[in-house]
Amino acid sequence: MTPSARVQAAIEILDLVIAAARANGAPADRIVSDWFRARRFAGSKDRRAVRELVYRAVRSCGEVPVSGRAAMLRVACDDVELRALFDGTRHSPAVIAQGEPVADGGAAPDWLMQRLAKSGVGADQALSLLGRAPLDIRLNTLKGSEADLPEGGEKVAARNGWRYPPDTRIEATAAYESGAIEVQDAGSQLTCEVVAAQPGETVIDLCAGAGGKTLALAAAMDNRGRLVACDTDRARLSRLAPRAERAGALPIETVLLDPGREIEALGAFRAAADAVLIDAPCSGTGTWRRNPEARWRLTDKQVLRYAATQARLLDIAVDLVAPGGRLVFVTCSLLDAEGASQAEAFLARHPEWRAEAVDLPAGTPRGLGRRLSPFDDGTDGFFVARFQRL
Ligand SMILES: C[S@@+](CC[C@H](N)C(=O)[O-])C[C@H]1O[C@@H](n2cnc3c(N)ncnc32)[C@H](O)[C@@H]1O
Repeated sequence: MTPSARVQAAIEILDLVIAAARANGAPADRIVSDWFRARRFAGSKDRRAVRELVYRAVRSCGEVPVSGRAAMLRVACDDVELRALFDGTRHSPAVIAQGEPVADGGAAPDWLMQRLAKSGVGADQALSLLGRAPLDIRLNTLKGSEADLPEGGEKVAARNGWRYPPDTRIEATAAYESGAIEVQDAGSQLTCEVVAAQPGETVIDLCAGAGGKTLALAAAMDNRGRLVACDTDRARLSRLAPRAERAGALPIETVLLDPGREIEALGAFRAAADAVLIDAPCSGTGTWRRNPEARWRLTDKQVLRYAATQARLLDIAVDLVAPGGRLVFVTCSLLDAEGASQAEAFLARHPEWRAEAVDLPAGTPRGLGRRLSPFDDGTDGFFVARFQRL
């Protein structure tokens, strides 16, 4: 493909991404892969270049743009070479006309920028939520030691965390194949450390998904104790068992929950857990580096709905923790509605609990908990709070 044809391809893909964002359709990643699956003539360099252009455009438009072309023109505003590729030749984008619509820039829609500002995230910090995510791995101490790590890694704040250049083909390394390392953002690793899971304990991961954090808990427990992974999403939860096997993690019990009736499936665990981790569903504002189009899809109503679910999950966990046990609340969000305010409201509802200090080698205090962020810590954005049942 010529450089101009790549730009035209990116514009066509962006049109699909925009339509999907409006209709809550497929994620951008899948749209890009499907587009290339139907166009086998494109080589790997073309794919990489087009994908890069698509994501540059998605990152540079705060709101859903009117069209793929308007989004690409936003990028071209600051890139003379890109502008020159709008040359109207075969397979290329048409020459830029005077007064053509150009999408607005910015980090996020206005309503969301206001919510971020009220949560202590300024405009510059919001822009940094859209940078390129690094490649972090966790050394899986159940399967390997530092001697097994691929070369070129740099130690990060998480106890077993290492950072590699983003283009590293980590999945092709022997360490990855053997299960000695897991790809996991350093911030995510740090939130698991707050659980302080110990060998021999009973630990419940209430929103385990496919087990990203569950596997870190299993390693911290050194495969001794009882680890229970729950989720309402059958497909996600079913991906945990093969991952656990590869990681050499202890048999992990899985419990599929019925949304709204979670406690019915958890009766056997009443007051039984030394620790419960709630890695709650949330707006994901802390993960825009990986998923920048998420900000085009989010609505204020959804934020409120997530906050309501988080409060409900916190109240469910109250019944599961043994006296003296701990409850760790995590969201990958920088909005106080899903963080500091949520933690405060929890304590107001449950005076028989107390907030504990979140002791981490990274992050900054936020209300009763701690915030990790791309701008201060180079991690994905998280809020984490820890409570103890008195
Ligand atoms: C942030 S994700 C969890 C990610 C996972 N812990 C990890 O580290 O990979 C939130 C999870 O909560 C699950 N979820 C949503 N509603 C739930 C509910 N009512 N009870 C339990 N899990 C729920 C979602 O299916 C999703 O997998």
